[in-house]
Amino acid sequence: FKRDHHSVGIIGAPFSKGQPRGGVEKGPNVIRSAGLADKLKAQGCSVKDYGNLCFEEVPGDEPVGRVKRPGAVGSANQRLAHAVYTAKTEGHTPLMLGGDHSLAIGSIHGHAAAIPGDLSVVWVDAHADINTPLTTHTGNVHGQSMSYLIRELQSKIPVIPQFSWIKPCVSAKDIVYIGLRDVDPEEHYILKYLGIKVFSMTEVDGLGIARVMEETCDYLFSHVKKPIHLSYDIDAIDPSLTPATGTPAVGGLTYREGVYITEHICQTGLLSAVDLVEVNPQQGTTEAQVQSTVDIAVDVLLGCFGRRRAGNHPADYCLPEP
Ligand SMILES: CC(C)[C@H](N)C(=O)N[C@H]1CN[C@H](C(=O)O)[C@@H]1CCC[B-](O)(O)O
Ligand SMILES: [Mn+2]
Ligand SMILES: [Mn+2]
Ligand SMILES: [Mn+2]
Repeated sequence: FKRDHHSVGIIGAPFSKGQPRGGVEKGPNVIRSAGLADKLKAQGCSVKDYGNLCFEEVPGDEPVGRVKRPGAVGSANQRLAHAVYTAKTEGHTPLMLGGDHSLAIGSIHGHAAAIPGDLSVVWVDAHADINTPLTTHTGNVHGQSMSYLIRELQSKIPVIPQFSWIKPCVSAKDIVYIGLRDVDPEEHYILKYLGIKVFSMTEVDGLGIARVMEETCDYLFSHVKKPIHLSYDIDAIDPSLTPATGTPAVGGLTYREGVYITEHICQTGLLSAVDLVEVNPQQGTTEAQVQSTVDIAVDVLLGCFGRRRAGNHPADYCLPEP
């Protein structure tokens, strides 16, 4: 492909069992209905929409320890992992539309399986989603996703039979968090214990987003340039802009910061897979709130795949001659 050509493989993951609020399973369709595919094509991307995955009902599905819905979460993520693997090996950049953030388990797992070597993870979120099954207060897996994936944390993860297929595939040194502002004490300890790079909202305020992105790239690429897995939780953006989400936290990213992140990651040329999760149309109190949330989610994604606020034009464009 031409250097800046992007072939996007959209995968809908209508899944909500990683958390208790209904409606987040509607995320894929509301994002599609805002014109995602057409807008990607209009900016020069190829798009293959793989449709929505069908997730099986899991009857019974009692908690294992504190961990809720292990059967549903385990099987959904196993299926998603295969879908992401397939899209990647077919030459597309997988774009997973959630659904709740437990889906990052399958998305990152399938991505890692499809590429040689290790990947780096940029996790844009108000939350760290790194509780272990023994530190989680809620039992909701969307607050635990990273704990199952990080190699250095596995001695602290108890056996969950439905998660036995998950092979830890990310190294702590290859992770950067951006946007944190609502981190559980246990999660904060884990981040320090593992020495994981964090740009919380304090750093975003102090450094500015440009410097945050510069330091993120310097940090991730200081040794080997690894493909980037961008896992973007819409609740990273300020809830005044994106209120239709399950766990809003005040003091979030502006629209400009949210889009600057994806513009910057795009220009590295290393973006290898994207998640956009936690859009929940039932959490908006008005239609306008839902629309604002969905429209910003779309703009964030367009930034991943080449959209520039300075403007774009087709590579082969010529001015009309008189
Ligand atoms: C639940 C509310 C009251 C709390 N302030 C809140 O948000 N808490 C976060 C932080 N830890 C919680 C958990 O482990 O369940 C929640 C996970 C959010 C998951 B995410 O995918 O949306 O990032
Ligand atoms: Mn390309
Ligand atoms: Mn999250
Ligand atoms: Mn979050």
